[in-house]
Amino acid sequence: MRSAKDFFRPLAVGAPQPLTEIPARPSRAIHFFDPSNEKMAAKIPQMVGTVDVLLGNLEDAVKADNKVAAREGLVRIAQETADLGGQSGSTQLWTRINALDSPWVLDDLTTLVPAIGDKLDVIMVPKVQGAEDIHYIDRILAQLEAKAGLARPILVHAILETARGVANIEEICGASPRMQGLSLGPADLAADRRMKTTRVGGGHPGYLVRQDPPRGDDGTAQIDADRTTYQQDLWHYTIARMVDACAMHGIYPYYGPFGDIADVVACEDQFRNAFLLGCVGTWSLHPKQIEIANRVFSPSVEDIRHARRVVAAMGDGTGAVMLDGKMEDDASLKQCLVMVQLAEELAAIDPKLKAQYDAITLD
Ligand SMILES: CC(C)(COP(=O)(O)OP(=O)(O)OC[C@H]1O[C@@H](n2cnc3c(N)ncnc32)[C@H](O)[C@@H]1OP(=O)(O)O)[C@@H](O)C(=O)NCCC(=O)NCCSC(=O)C[C@](C)(O)C(=O)O
Ligand SMILES: [Mg+2]
Repeated sequence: MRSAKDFFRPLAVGAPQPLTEIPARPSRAIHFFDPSNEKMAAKIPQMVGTVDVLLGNLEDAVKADNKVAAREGLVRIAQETADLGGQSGSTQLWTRINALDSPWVLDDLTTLVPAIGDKLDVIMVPKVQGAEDIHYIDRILAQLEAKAGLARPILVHAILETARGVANIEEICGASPRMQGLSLGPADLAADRRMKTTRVGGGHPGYLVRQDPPRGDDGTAQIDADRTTYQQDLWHYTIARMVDACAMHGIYPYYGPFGDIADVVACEDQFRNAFLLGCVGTWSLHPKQIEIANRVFSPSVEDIRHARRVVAAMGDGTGAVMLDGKMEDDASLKQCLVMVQLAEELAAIDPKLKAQYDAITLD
């Protein structure tokens, strides 16, 4: 186990000072693109400013033959695209490096950090199994940052894609002051757990609960009668664990991929479940998922109006009041402040949303 004091000093001589708090930068959609795909790469400059995070993916979904081209493509895009990445970029730049047991990951790190380390905000690490994986990345990033003379530490985001990763979730979140957040990797996780869904995220019609059977006059259960079924969320347990582990460590949970690109309705539902449970954002695999994520992960005007009314009604923040027939008190005020604070963070980067929130009246 590392001493808490280690968190206050860099892991390599000359590396930037670790952060004591992870900035709450809006990241409603983390939009994935393959930098080796010329058609996709060509779209990236015009997407800056329309999405909170652009992520150059180097891992799964990039063909083995294209790994070098993807890495080099990401360097080129980062160097040539204005306003992308770093503290002043209007859109953050993230990458997903190859897995720690792959032949590509070391070259990913040793190429990206010297070339574009000042623009890379977050490195997403796939298939994280335990704190030891984060310690490895932490040390090597410090060495590379020191060599490159970077002023700001690159943050680290872990994808939960194995049963062992889920079992070690708390130690992963607390393994380094660089830890920025967690995402769900439902496809690899399903395979590793030997779950029987072949979908990339989303529900499954077989995972359901059924209404009790009606009773006949003699009290017998009529099991063949029509009964409503309710499809359940396969990912509820894992996402709830992620939310707790992240909140405990002051970092941020994200949903992950929704592979049924055509089913924008179910995608919106899955995103909203994650938003309601405490996630701050999700992945977008296709341009049409960005708008869904931005909408779902921004509190509605109605929610912000209600939250502001509670704040106003609660005065000094203590005691209990009635508002619209409902009790509000110190705790419900805190719930409302979560919404108000999120609205302020989003309004600071999204002028359209700011105009909607500014137009809210309280009576
Ligand atoms: C799904 C695919 C194949 C459909 O690609 P398509 O070309 O068939 O789609 P389209 O609707 O025909 O595309 C329309 C236009 O949009 C472009 N386009 C399309 N997608 C994008 C994009 N993302 N960013 C920017 N542009 C994009 C595309 O190039 C095309 O351009 P055009 O009009 O000039 O012809 C494609 O969207 C894609 O490859 N998306 C990214 C997939 C990806 O990154 N997967 C990995 C993350 S999920 C994962 O790894 C799992 C996990 C966590 O590890 C675990 O659960 O275990
Ligand atoms: Mg995966």
